[in-house]
Amino acid sequence: AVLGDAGTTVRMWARRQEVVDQINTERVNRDYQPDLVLPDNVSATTDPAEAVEGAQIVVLSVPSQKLRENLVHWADLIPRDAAVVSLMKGVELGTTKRMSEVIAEVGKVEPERIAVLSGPNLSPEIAAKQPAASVVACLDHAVAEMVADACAAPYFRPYTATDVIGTELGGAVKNVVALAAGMAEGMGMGDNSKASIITRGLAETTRLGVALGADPATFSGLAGVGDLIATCMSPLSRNRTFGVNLGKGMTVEEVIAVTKQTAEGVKSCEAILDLARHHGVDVPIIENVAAVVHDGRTPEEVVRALMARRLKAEKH
Ligand SMILES: NC(=O)C1=CN([C@@H]2O[C@H](COP(=O)(O)OP(=O)(O)OC[C@H]3O[C@@H](n4cnc5c(N)ncnc54)[C@H](O)[C@@H]3O)[C@@H](O)[C@H]2O)C=CC1
Ligand SMILES: O=C(CO)COP(=O)(O)O
Repeated sequence: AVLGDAGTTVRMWARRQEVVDQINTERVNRDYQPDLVLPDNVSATTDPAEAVEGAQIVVLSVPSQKLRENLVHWADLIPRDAAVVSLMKGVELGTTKRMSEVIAEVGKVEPERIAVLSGPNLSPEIAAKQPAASVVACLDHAVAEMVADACAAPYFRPYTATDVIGTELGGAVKNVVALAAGMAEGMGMGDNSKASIITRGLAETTRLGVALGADPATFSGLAGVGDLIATCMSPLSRNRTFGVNLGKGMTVEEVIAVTKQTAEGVKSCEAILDLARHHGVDVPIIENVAAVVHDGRTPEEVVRALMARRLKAEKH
């Protein structure tokens, strides 16, 4: 819808024929955004070859852990001169690769053609065409500008950048911090607790980003603190909501059973923790979220552990 409203012709790929038919005939996707009427220049197909044929920009957005298995089928179809844009906010389990790295590896796309888009962009608000800003980052700034031009709509303002690592990492780590903020909310804590989590979560994100080669300034921007605030504070966030349910005492299995959409942080927290350990970066909030989600610790136990840490100077 954003691309279409920006005047860009869009051919979407979907797996199910009934979803494609609904989009092409009624211009809606009832399961995901029932109130959003897609613009006329957006169409859909179940055939990936038809979707990408002649495309100048290929936008990839599936759950992060499913990118690799999908990309295997798309790699040879992607036009060799197209920009490939990732909207995904996760890190791959096992490999600890960011989505742009998976795209380069499996899609055989040169890094100069890979762009990532990230920012405070909760989808129900975007669908309601409420004004929002975002960041498109690509090693080749001209490619970032081309993608920004293609998606600049009256309600959607993309800024450009060249820090792919920072932009991508900001989007992935904020989901884990939002799980923690959600747990605090679910346990009945107020704004001091959540602001403390957000701020120290940003410190962890920045530390890890710098170790990976990101520009620390990126984390003060839309893809850093911008998305972190939106996701940690909004009841629309799936990651925060997942955390709220954990904080209220539901088990991980119970929360998964009631979660219909992707909450990337649930799986990515382990991959991000692996990445941090590999680079020798201290990430206590991420570590404790992973302990709740994957090791059976309770939110109460990890709050006690975080508050009992050795006192230290406040620095990133
Ligand atoms: N929803 C949001 O507000 C935002 C989401 N994102 C990111 O976009 C990415 C996608 O998330 P959403 O679209 O929101 O998730 P979603 O859960 O709403 O939708 C996921 C889509 O992927 C499809 N899908 C599920 N499993 C698949 C598979 N194995 N192969 C192919 N397709 C599959 C589903 O049918 C659905 O169309 C995530 O990385 C998320 O972090 C980024 C910004 C905002
Ligand atoms: O990335 C998002 C907002 O920018 C969406 O967050 P959730 O995946 O937690 O809903």
